Amino acid sequence: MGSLSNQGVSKMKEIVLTTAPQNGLQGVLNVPGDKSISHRALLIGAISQGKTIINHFLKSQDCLHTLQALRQLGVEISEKNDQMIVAGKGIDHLQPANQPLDMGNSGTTTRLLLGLLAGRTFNTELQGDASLSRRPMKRVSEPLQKMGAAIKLTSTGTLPAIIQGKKLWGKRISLEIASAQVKSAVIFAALQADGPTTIIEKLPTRNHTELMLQQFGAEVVTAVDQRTITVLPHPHLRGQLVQVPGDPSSAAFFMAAATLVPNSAIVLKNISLNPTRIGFLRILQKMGGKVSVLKQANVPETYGDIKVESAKLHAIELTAADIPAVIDELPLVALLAASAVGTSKITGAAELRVKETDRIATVTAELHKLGIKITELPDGMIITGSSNWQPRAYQLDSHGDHRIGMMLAVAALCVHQSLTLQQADAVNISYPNFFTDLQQLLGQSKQVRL
Ligand SMILES: O=C(O)C1=C[C@@H](OP(=O)(O)O)[C@@H](O)[C@H](O)C1
Ligand SMILES: C=C(OP(=O)(O)O)C(=O)O
Repeated sequence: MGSLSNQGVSKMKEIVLTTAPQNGLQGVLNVPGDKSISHRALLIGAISQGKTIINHFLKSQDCLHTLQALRQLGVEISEKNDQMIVAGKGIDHLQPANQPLDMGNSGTTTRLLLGLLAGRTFNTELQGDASLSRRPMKRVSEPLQKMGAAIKLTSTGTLPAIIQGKKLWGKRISLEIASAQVKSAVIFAALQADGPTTIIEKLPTRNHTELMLQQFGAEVVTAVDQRTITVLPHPHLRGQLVQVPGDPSSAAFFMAAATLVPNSAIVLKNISLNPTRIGFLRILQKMGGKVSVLKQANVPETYGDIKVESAKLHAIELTAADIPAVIDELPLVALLAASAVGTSKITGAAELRVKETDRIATVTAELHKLGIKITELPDGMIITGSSNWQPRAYQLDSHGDHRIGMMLAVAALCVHQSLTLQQADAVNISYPNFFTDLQQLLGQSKQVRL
């Protein structure tokens, strides 16, 4: 994708994983920018008037698909001194794309654009890769249709999608699934409606769209129940400076690694501590992890430094209400449970079946290879911990899913046999420098960035 492409693990199909390191993880790391906030900074910048400057933007494949799609819609985006600059002209200046927009592997790009483009005066086609083309999109098209949108999907409710721009109506929309992507799609449509929209979520989910729209000048109000959101249409959005905090879902890999590898002590700098995103931190603490927040700031998203040291863990039970704040870290929770004392149970997490892979199936299959006692449930997993895994296969596979690949690289640190990872390049979706950063903390590189 032109000069903005990032090297990462380019075209690397198989890598040898670091196993049983002699010493623990040590050092200080700046984790890359938050993926959810990076997508939203581009999208909201694009529909605002004036310059939006984005610091610490995540240059991963998913966010670069959002960037490329916006350029195809006529938005000028440039990069200068490590900042992304969006030259916003307002939502009415988006132009029809002259070919289908490529969503790549990114569910967030797809679902947020469905809401944003549903109220335009032109038509747009969205296409995705094989994994994204299996993921459900009716969850977005149905609430949008209640607002007057016209979105055509395949007979199975998947991409490609054709969005016919329509006039939208403000409505009261109750969402069936706890999903920040669906909520955000409805919010983007609501900005273009003929009156106020009220959204009622099943459970509170990440609220970056609401916080960022408020920063840009919109009236988006969340009630005290944290799951009723009112959006007033046609705000005057003005370009802003967006400081993207470190991604807590990326930080979680190192939090897990430092916990599991003896003699570790690390500090992760400027990580998002938004209450809708710290499920993993809280769960790790509940399991007996040594995690503390060193320093905290709050503008407009909360962020801070996190210190993690090695610890012995005990089992945990998670149910539906626990899931949204830890949805992307659940493969790592399964890994923590695999070395904890006792049997852990995760339920209410059927959403894992419709991510980049069926993460209940892929986590179970891959951890099973490492000799871990893990059973699939329709909506979760049961995992019995052990301090002495007996691997039965040595070739692990990300299945093309970034979070599975990175979780397995952390799992390998607890194993004494040599292991390889197939489709390691999947990490480029959300964390192109993952293996370099892991090696830095393992002390096998001199380039620790402070
Ligand atoms: O809104 C977002 O940025 C995201 C929401 C979550 O998806 P769902 O809304 O499907 O739960 C999460 O899994 C995804 O990685 C990013
Ligand atoms: C589910 C994820 O992302 P998306 O839905 O944007 O593809 C993820 O990053 O784990």
